[in-house]
Parts: sequence; structure tokens; C-alpha cells
Amino acid sequence: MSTDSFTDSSSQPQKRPTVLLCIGMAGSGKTTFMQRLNAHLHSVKKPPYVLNLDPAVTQLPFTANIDIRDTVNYKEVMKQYNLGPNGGILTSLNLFTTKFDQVLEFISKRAPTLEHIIVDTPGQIEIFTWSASGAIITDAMAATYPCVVAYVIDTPRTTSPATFMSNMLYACSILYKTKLPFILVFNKTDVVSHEFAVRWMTDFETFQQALQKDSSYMSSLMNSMCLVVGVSAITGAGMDEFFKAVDEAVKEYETALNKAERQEDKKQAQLTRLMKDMDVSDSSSRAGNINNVYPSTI
Ligand SMILES: Nc1nc2c(ncn2[C@@H]2O[C@H](COP(=O)(O)OP(=O)(O)OP(=O)(O)O)[C@@H](O)[C@H]2O)c(=O)[nH]1
Repeated sequence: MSTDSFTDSSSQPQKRPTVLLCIGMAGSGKTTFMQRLNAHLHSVKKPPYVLNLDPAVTQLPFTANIDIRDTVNYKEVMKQYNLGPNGGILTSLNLFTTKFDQVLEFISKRAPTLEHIIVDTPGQIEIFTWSASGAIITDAMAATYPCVVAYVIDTPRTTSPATFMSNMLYACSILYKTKLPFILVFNKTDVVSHEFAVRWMTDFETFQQALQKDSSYMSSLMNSMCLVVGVSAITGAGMDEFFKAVDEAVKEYETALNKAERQEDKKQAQLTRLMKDMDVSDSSSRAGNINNVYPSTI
């Protein structure tokens, strides 16, 4: 879709909904956080458009407008390809992504009435560091809408420096790969406060000063790592701070990101290349049932 789609006949830019991509390790609380976001946005009378991209989730505590499980049977995929759970999830997402243009079409019909599109993802975060489907999803979304990664962290399980560092490295690799504004969402603060993490991150004073002097694209992305919020998906604490961070992140998207990289022709070429690289033609015909994306509620 060209950016012209967002201008009406009087050339006034139309408002675009912000995509919030919830990414995080298994068990970090993405789905619970999605539920909290959904409830919060409903309570302020701004119901979001909801996408579930986790084919293996057994129970969704919210209603999704588009649910990957309506299109791909993850257990069937595991059987057909003789895969374990991780491979099954990855392959299911790859199959679904071949039809992501249909997802974008559904979204574009509703986009003018929306402020947020919230997306739940599987806990296999390597999807967003190396798999083609992760790149297609983030690139396709970001080519059309302001797109922010909400990286959900299990705060109580991140209190040892080694685990903290390893989780931050994952976050960095997703940041570098997606090149999207990033919010570190320290979840489960009802159990352990995230203050220790903020302290550890802000100790790098000289590192941050050096970053601020550097106006390069990567540096501004790294600075966006400073958007840190503590929330509890269970109690709802921290939601106002989260949405303030989203506003900041959207500004980041609009200004700091290299607009040229968002040009449709380049994206289109990139997506086509990625689709080709995936070489899913054989697998999608074997799965047989991935001709259409079935929205739960359009
Ligand atoms: N105390 C507390 N528990 C939470 C919070 N958020 C999530 N949990 C719990 O953490 C566990 C995992 O939450 P999920 O939302 O299923 O996590 P997920 O990241 O979607 O998990 P996967 O689908 O496996 O990737 C559940 O038992 C939740 O109840 C929170 O803010 N506080």
C-alpha cells in the first residue's frame, strides 16, 4: 500500500493506528499483557484491533480479530512435517506469513477507525531475530503503520546480572533486526520492582553521553532503548506510563527513523525477496489449507 492511501482527497494526512508488537521470552507475560492492553484501551473507549500470531496458545483471554489458529492448525503442521513444538510454531508462522497481505487488507479496512493494533507473538523470539516470517511481519507492518516493539520482560526472573544481560542481548538483537522503536516493558512488578534494572541500565552514564553526542541512526535507536517502563499485567499498574512511552516511541518512528527506508518500493522488493528466500511454495501446497486468512471478526 502506498503512503498515498493515507491521504484523503483534500490531501490531509489521515491518522494511522499504532501497531504494538508484543515480543518476549516464553512465560514473560505477553498474553497477559495483551489482555491488560486490550482491557485498558476498551476502558478508555479506544478498542484496539487484535492479532494473535501464537499458533500454540491454548486459551486466549481476549477476543482476537485475526487469530492465526483459525488459519493454521499447529498440531497438524507438527504431524505433517514431523516437527517438535518449536519447529511447528515457526513453520506455522511461516505458512501464515505467506498470506500476510490478506491480514494487511483486513487491517486497512478498519484502520481509519483505529488508534491501536495490538499483536501477540509466540515466545520463540528467534522468530524476530532470524526467521523470514518475523522480518516480513515487522517490515510489512512498519511500512504501513507506526510500529513499536513492546519487549516484555519477566522482571522476577531477570534479577541475576547474567540473566539480565542475556535478556538485554536478545532485546538488542531484535532492536537491530527490526530497527523499530522499542519499549522495554518490565512486567510482573507486583512481584519484584524493576528499579534494579533501571539502576543497572542508567549506570552506563558515559556510554549514554557518548550516544547522545552521536546523531547517527543506530545511535538514536540505541537511545530509544532508554524507554523503560515497569508494569504489572495482573494489577494494571504502569499502564499510563506505558502509553506515554508509546507516544514517545511513535515520535521516534516519525522523526528519527530514516524515512527513505520506509519507501514502499524498497519494502516491496524486500518483501518479495524474503518471500522467495522462504521458498514456501512446496510446504504451503502440502499444508493445503493456507489459501486464506480467516479473520475471527473483521
Ligand atoms: N504476578 C504476575 N504474574 C504474571 C503477570 N503477567 C503474567 N503473569 C503470569 O505469568 C505466566 C505466563 O504468562 P503468559 O501471559 O501466558 O506469558 P506468555 O509470554 O504469553 O507465554 P508464552 O505464550 O508461553 O510465550 C502466567 O502464569 C501469568 O499469570 C504479572 O504482571 N504479574
